[in-house]
Amino acid sequence: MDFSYNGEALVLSDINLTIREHDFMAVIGPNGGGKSTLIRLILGLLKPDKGQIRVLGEPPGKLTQALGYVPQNVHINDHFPITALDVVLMGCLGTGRHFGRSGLPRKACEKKGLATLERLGMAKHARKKIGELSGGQRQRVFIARALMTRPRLLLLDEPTAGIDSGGRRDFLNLLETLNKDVAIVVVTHDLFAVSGYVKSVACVNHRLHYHSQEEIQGQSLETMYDCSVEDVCRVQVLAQGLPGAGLKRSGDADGNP
Ligand SMILES: Nc1ncnc2c1ncn2[C@@H]1O[C@H](COP(=O)(O)OP(=O)(O)OP(=O)(O)O)[C@@H](O)[C@H]1O
Repeated sequence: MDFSYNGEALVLSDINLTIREHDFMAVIGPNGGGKSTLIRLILGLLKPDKGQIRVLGEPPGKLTQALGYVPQNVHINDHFPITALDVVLMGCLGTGRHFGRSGLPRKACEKKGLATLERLGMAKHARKKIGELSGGQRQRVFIARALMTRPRLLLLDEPTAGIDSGGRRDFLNLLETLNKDVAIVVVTHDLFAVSGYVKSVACVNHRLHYHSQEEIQGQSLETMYDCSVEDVCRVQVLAQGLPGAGLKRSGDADGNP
């Protein structure tokens, strides 16, 4: 698949990617490399210039309930009078006699919303205003909203960005638990934080290099890449295509991109 905005330079070129059931994939790459664009294409918000995307065999956008999405930087005014449960119930919203796309009456939807918050360890915060919650707690609420349609694939764009390092591990443990029921794709700049959790890695820098579960099994990505993802790794690995191929640690003059 190829993609450009408004027919200008290709943002994504020659992309070939399969996301399998129960996969837990990290999408990494430099700023502007096309990670969020790839997610928007999978969601059907953008259309490829060339090639095609299928979600469970259907064009993206047809099976909206099969995909759960938490975008990057969800900004909410701290004074906005909406509770965590209200946010989760948006996952049911739509039109008609019943409460939204779920086809459930409102009471049943509330029950399901509370059960989903419980699953994410957030039931006790259900009636709290969203502005009262920490970054990690909000992120769990947004994930609960995305899970309301029982998606087969959960797409998370930079979910750990607003979470402190202590909370990050709990959050990733939670994703690991959710991954038993749903495939997860997580866009991240924090490869080493997620490296103990993910089953595959897609490096996106206009092109895509995929590393399968077999390829990353049994050794940490840090050993494979032998560099910091924030500086040398993300540029050089993407350029060279293979982890560990002649890379130097950051600070080494030869290793700089
Ligand atoms: N709506 C848009 N219209 C035109 N160009 C866009 C649009 N959105 C993104 N771009 C461009 O497409 C390229 C890829 O952007 P994208 O946001 O997908 O990258 P990214 O890898 O997610 O970056 P980051 O890590 O900074 O979030 C960038 O050059 C960006 O400027």
